[in-house]
Amino acid sequence: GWGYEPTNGPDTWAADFPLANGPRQSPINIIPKEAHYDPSLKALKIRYDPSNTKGILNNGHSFQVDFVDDTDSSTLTGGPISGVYRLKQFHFHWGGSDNRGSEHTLNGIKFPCELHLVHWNTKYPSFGEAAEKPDGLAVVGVFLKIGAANPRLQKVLDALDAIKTKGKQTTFANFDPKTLLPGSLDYWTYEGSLTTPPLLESVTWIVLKEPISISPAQMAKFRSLLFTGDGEAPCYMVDNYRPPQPLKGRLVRASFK
Ligand SMILES: CC(C)NC[C@H](O)COc1ccc(S(N)(=O)=O)cc1
Ligand SMILES: [Zn+2]
Repeated sequence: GWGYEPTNGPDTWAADFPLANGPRQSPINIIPKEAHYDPSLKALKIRYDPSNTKGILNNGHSFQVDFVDDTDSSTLTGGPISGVYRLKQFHFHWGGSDNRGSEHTLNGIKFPCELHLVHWNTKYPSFGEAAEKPDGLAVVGVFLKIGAANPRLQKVLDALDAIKTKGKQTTFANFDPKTLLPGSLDYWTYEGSLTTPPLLESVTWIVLKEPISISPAQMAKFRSLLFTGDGEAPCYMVDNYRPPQPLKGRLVRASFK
């Protein structure tokens, strides 16, 4: 199946997932000077209930923290979206070294890591249904830059020993993803897609301008995970990012001047 190795990585995905060459693919390179400030963009309203935390899983491509999404208790509203979007999961993408790892880039600059908080539009009955609609999903992206250790990440990092290999999951409770957000909620927004197969063009991307920090030791913890399952030849989970895709005439709007 698809992955991030030379034989199954992003350059091979179009063979099985023709959307790979579609008109609204993600990620993109964000050039702040070419973004259009839109004063009509609302502030993001993010309300998460930590008791919705369901578990943490190594899915063989990244690790994700899943949330109970059968009520409107953890939601994203405002910003560029209309209606109510429910938090489904969050996950990360990172590099094998600090000079790469993020999916979105800023003026061509890669960050070592990028956090994605995945939400689905409650006008549809489920995440799966919403993922097939042009306004079905909203993903908040947060850049991570090397700096001081981030205490907000520690609980997630401490759970990674229990999900080293593909398919492993463990209990994970009472985590508030809001604690992972930076002080400012200024953002760029554009219409895009899932950055992994099936690459569905259903995502309103909301990329925060302010990064959060992660230390080299904390990055090393991410890099200790495995893409591979128990009993397989081990392959470290690193460089699980898709490179920027053609903008194809899309507008990138900024919520700030
Ligand atoms: C189509 C549905 C049912 N299955 C999709 C699968 O769960 C993968 O979901 C996702 C969700 C989010 C992203 S990203 N990196 O763009 O935030 C990628 C794949
Ligand atoms: Zn992602």
